[in-house]
Amino acid sequence: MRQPLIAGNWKMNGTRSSAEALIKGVLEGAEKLGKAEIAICPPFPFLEAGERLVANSSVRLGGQNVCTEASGAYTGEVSAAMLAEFGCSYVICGHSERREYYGETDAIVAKKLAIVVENGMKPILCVGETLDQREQGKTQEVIAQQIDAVIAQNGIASFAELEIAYEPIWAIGTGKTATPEQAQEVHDFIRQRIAGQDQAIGAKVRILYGGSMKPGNASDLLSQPDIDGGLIGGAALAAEDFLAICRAGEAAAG
Ligand SMILES: O=C(CO)COP(=O)(O)O
Repeated sequence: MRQPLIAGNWKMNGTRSSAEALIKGVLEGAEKLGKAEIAICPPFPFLEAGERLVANSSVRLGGQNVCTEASGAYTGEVSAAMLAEFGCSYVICGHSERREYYGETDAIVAKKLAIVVENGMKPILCVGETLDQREQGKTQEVIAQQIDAVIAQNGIASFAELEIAYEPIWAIGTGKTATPEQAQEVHDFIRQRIAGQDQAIGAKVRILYGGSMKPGNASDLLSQPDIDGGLIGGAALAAEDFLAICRAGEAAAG
């Protein structure tokens, strides 16, 4: 049985005070939950407040990105060691926005996954296809390439130490959600791809869904057999919405 993970990706939103209020709101509601794991990934400047506020709670903290290198002359970058020092348990790697706007290739993403694990945290590897690719029937081909690149560079064993998020690009921030059946089909494909190399790792790896997940559709998505949680964007910016999704995760955990 895979414990559901509901993670909020705040992206580049909020102010110091709104971030603190949001964290406090999540913490209040999270106290009543126990079966699902809950994580929040605020922008880097708010991690310090995050670490202070979530201390002694079950809510985990995550970074949205990380540098491929350990330290040195990399202006503007943030290292995995820094994220670990500020209490991060998770780091989102290879989000489609990073792949698209900042040129992150599969090779760069694989390096990020490795350095996150070296620093004692868990990466959340994001994969997903564009609308064009889906309409051309290339969804599985694209996902396979993104997964296989990590297997080739970091080995199949690396999948024992990470989480995956399937985020169809056409569903991110668009209000269009993959149907539970569409998402389940891709989640199953990802799991089979990994299980084909290592049965036990395939059975264990958590695969989250991301892309316009909201209180109104979370239950249907999270009750699919291979959907093990959510990576939530917009709906993670309102504590009540995020907590409603967390409760759906709890219910799916049985
Ligand atoms: O990109 C996402 C999470 O990483 C999903 O964003 P939305 O929930 O806003 O569609």
